[in-house]
Amino acid sequence: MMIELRQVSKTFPNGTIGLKDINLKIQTGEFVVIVGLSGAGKSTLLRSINRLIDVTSGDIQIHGQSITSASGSRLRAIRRNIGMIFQSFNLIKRTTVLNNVLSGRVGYHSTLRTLLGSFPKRDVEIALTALERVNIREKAYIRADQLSGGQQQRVSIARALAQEATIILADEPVASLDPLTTRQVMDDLQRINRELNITTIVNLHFIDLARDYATRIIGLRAGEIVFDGSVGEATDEILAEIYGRPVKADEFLDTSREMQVVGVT
Ligand SMILES: Nc1ncnc2c1ncn2[C@@H]1O[C@H](COP(=O)(O)OP(=O)(O)OP(=O)(O)O)[C@@H](O)[C@H]1O
Repeated sequence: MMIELRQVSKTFPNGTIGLKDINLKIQTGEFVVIVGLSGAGKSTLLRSINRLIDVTSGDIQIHGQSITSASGSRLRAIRRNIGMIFQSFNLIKRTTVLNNVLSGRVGYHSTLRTLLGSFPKRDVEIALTALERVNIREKAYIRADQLSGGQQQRVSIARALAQEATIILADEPVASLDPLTTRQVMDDLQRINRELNITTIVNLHFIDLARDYATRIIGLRAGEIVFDGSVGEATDEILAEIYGRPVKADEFLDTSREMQVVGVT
C-alpha cells in the first residue's frame, strides 16, 4: 500500500475539527482528486499525509512506514518520497528556475552542502531532465519570478520530480491560474502520473476538472469522507450530497459544460 490512513482525526488547538476518523488506502499510481466545500478539510488531509500538520490521533503510513511516529532522519527519508505542490507555487523568486528545481535534491545531501549551493553534476542532470518533462528546459537559467504562473507551477512540479518523489500532493495547484493554463498544468500532472506511475492526490475546487482527471474522487464534508468512488459514480446527486447543496456554476471551470450537466438552458 502506498498510503494508508487509519482512524485519523485532527482537532486544532482552538477546538475546530479538521478531520474525523479518516480511513483511507491509496494504491500506487492512483490519481485521486479530493473535493468538498471550503473548510471541509481538504488541505488538512493533504498536509497531514506529509506531516506538515501533526494529527491528533490515528496513524498514517507511507510505503508501510508510519510517518506519524517517525522523527529525525527516518522522517526525512519518508518525506523524501513526497513532493508537495502549492497554489502559490512556493518558489524562491529571486533565483533561477534551475536552482529552484535543484532544491528538490536537498533531502539527499548534507545541510552544509546545500547551504553552499554545491550540487553534484548528476543532480544538475536530474534537474534538467525534470524541466524537460514539463517542457520548460529552455527556462532553466531564467529567474523564477520572470515566468508566468503556469510556468512557475511547472517549475514546482519539476522540483517534485527532481526530488524523485513517488507521491505528489497538490493543494489547489491551479487555483491562481487562468483556464487554459489550468488545463496545461493538470495535463502535466496527469502525464507524470501515467509515465512515472507517481501516486497523485490533488485538492480541486472545480468539479469538471475532478471528473476529467481523477481515477478516483474522494468527497469530504466537515472533516469526514462522505464519498469515495470512481468518476462515473460521482453523479450530480452525489456531488450535491458532498456539497450539502446543488452544485453551483462557479464550481465549474468551463461554465458552458455546467449548463449541459445541470440542464440549464
Ligand atoms: N491552524 C488552524 N487552526 C484552527 N482551525 C483550522 C486551522 N487550519 C484549518 N482550520 C479549520 O479546519 C477546517 C478544515 O480546513 P481546511 O483548510 O482543511 O479546509 P479545505 O477543505 O482545504 O478548505 P479550503 O478550500 O478553503 O482551503 C476549517 O474549519 C478550518 O477553518
